[in-house]
Amino acid sequence: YACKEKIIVIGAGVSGLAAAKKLHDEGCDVTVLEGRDRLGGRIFTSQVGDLTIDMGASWIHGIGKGADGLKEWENKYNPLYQVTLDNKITTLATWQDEGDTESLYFWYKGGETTYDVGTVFKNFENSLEDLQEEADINTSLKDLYSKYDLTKKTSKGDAKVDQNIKDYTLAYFYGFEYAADADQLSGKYIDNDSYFFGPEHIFPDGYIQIPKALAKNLNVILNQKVTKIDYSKDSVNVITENGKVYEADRVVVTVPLAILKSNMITFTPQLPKSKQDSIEKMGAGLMDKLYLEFEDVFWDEEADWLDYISDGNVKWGITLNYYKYTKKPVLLMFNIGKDAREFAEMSDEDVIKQAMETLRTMYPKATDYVAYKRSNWSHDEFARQAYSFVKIGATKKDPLNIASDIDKKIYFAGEHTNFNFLGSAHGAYISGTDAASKIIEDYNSNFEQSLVSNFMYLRFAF
Ligand SMILES: Cc1cc2nc3c(=O)[nH]c(=O)nc-3n(C[C@H](O)[C@H](O)[C@H](O)COP(=O)(O)OP(=O)(O)OC[C@H]3O[C@@H](n4cnc5c(N)ncnc54)[C@H](O)[C@@H]3O)c2cc1C
Repeated sequence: YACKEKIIVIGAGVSGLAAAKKLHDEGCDVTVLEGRDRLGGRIFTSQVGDLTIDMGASWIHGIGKGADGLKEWENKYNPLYQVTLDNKITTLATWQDEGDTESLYFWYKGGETTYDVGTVFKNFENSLEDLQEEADINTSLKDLYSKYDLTKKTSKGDAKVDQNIKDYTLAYFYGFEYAADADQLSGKYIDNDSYFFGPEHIFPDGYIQIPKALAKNLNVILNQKVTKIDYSKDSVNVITENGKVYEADRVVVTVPLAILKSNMITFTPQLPKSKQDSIEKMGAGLMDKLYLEFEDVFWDEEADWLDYISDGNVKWGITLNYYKYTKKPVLLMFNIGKDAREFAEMSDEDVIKQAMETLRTMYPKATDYVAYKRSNWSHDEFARQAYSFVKIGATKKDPLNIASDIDKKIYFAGEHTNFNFLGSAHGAYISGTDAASKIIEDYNSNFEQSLVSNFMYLRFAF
């Protein structure tokens, strides 16, 4: 049945826009309320000189068909890739297949290149399932690997070096994927999520093209910071900081997990206790980016990643060679978890000083940078995090529990509600279309019920 309802979607990130587009296509009267003065949320394209850079998401993870272990995606593209095809948006392959064809360049102190850390990581991964069997929900990733004897798996057999490699692997390989430290990540549920097959792509002209394509023909109102959602009556009232009241039949809440954890939005009545518990238990991770532009390239041009393994004191373990894909002399450096939280409180000058020190350890001839751009997601009022993870103590049911609707009036979407693709832009997209499908289903069953009761009424009336 064509949807006749008024729906409000809170948040114009990829999940909110995907939900709104689907509901709009079904005929619903949809309004998107966005707190910022721009679309995209944690997709945020910026400019340094003539260089287009993404401060939030950069990659479509997997542009092939199908997702690991999920039948429903058989022969279907990653939905974000489908959006690029439908809208003729150009993307660019970084490396061909997840994991094995990236060229990783490693340093271990004093510029010395180390042996194959990639293989060490693979060995780690292969033993994960066995280790997980004995883990419970309070076992962290760090606990899980504390029993893993790495020295037998490496060629050097140097215990100190091996310990540093192990720490590095946990901090950067897993840390990068889940935006959290190994002592916070659930050992039980790590790597239980899915991924789309195929190459990884970036957007030479910015990821923002995806939100823009989704927002076409939608009614999106910017600068509407929602502070109250009252669902105590038949319809729902959504109230903004500037005092506007929007009325709707149903509402989709897509604000980030860290916003749900904060008291920015008051729900009347309060959210059910079990939902509050799940919000509390899940982790809102942090990962920040630093783009540095140079006059010329002084690093290995053919590398994808320049990785620095430290004895725990260096905070810039991974750097992407942006030159390889854009031919611009740019490096993209990352920090994660507690390091990112520490940097978030520091000045640009101090942060860049530390980054340059790491670069000069790898490349003593490194020149000074000419321009930079740095993200600070924990200080961003409408994000307060990068992406979400299953924290120690949480289970895979918690994202599901956050996603569940309340009284068929308040629905939830966002990367944090999608266990299979937690933390990703495609996970956010899928959570949005899932919430929209649920609304259409609930609308239709409501509609059928009212047809039946009208029919009964007419029968008895005659
Ligand atoms: C540094 C970084 C790198 C990343 N890299 C990748 C990557 O390479 N590939 C990938 O797939 N994913 C990546 N991600 C994750 C990806 O960006 C997110 O998972 C995805 O964009 C989240 O979409 P969302 O719709 O769930 O949330 P958001 O994009 O955060 O959207 C929520 C919206 O709600 C709005 N909002 C919040 N509070 C209010 C309020 N009170 N009233 C009204 N509006 C409000 C926000 O402004 C925002 O627009 C990265 C994220 C970060 C931060």
